[in-house]
Amino acid sequence: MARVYSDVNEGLGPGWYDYGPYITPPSYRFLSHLPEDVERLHIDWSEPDRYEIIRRVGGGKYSEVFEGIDMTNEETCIIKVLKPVSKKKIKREIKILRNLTGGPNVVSLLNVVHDPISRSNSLIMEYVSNVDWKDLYPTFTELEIKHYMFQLLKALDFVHSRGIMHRDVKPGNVMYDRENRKLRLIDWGLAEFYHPGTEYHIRVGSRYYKGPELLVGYKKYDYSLDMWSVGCMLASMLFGREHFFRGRDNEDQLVRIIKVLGTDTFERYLEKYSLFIRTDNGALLDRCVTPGNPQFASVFILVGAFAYLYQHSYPKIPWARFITAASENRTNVSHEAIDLLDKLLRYDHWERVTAAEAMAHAYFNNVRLETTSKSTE
Ligand SMILES: CN1CCn2c1nc1c(Br)c(Br)c(Br)c(Br)c12
Ligand code: NA
Repeated sequence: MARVYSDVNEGLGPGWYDYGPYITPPSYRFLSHLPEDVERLHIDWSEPDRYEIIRRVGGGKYSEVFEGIDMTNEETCIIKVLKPVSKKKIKREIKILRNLTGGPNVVSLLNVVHDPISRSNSLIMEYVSNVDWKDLYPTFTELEIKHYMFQLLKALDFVHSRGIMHRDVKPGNVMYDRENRKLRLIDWGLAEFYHPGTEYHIRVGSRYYKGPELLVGYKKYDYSLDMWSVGCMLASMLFGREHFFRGRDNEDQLVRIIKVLGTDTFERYLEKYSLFIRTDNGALLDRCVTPGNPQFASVFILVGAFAYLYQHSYPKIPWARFITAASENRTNVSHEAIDLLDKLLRYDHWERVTAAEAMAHAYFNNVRLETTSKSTE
């Protein structure tokens, strides 16, 4: 059960659902826990020729992304042309984006269009003059890291307060306009509503940013999954490493994590969530997995990784060990930065700081006030 916001999608309590300045009528809340309403969700597929494509800016498995112009107001926008995936997937991304649009640091959905000619659906999003993170991170100053992180946490606290887990937090899904210090969290195609006790898919997210819970096959995860990914991003910025945990595959990903966080706390984590028990001869047995159970594969991943590590148990590496000359001459890695990182990168998702707790951390002391005052402009 999540430590926070565990009831936002439950109960039919009347009354407005408020999050500070972002007041939302109860109807949005009903959207969140009546999944069958996705079909009933009415979408006005407004006119497609309103938008001109300027240039392709990217793309992925599910979409091609273009910079475009809204001909009615000459404004630049992003046109995310969705590949013919299940209509259901499109509708749920739209439902989630509608629920979140207007929230702090979440990309705004401006329109949804259906192009009868190409028979494709497109999401029209607000434009961000994004600087590719691979160019951004190596030149980030300590103050810029704080602004970037604070706005990312603001987006996540808002999203989590709305009962939604992003589940694919990574640098490529964070658009950042460096000049205007404007951050927007994007790509809600993998997002999911949190319900206590629900078991979710573990094949989500992007490998380098996957939380331990996904790698050991713990399915009752919650918002704290996103906080692990935030920790991976902070570590890569602080220590000047493109991806802090860079596994070759899911098993190696877990080994990389264990080599840093150590085997002692890993064993305690496994036992706490009764993922595995240690038999008297030291073997690792999964309480609930039998060969017939689909989870069997992930057991092998774990046992494999753990068996490999079992011979040589690893101590926890102190974070200061990763402060290399490279990162030192660029940004001094403060004690507060290390303390916050240590509170994010925990095996046990229950221990990780929430987005709100992270925002209150001393690391943000000199940006919290400034950012708060600015956001009211
Ligand atoms: C891969 N590229 C680069 C820039 N950029 C990309 N995908 C984007 C999406 Br989706 C959105 Br929504 C926004 Br806003 C921007 Br900007 C995007
Ligand atoms: Na998006």
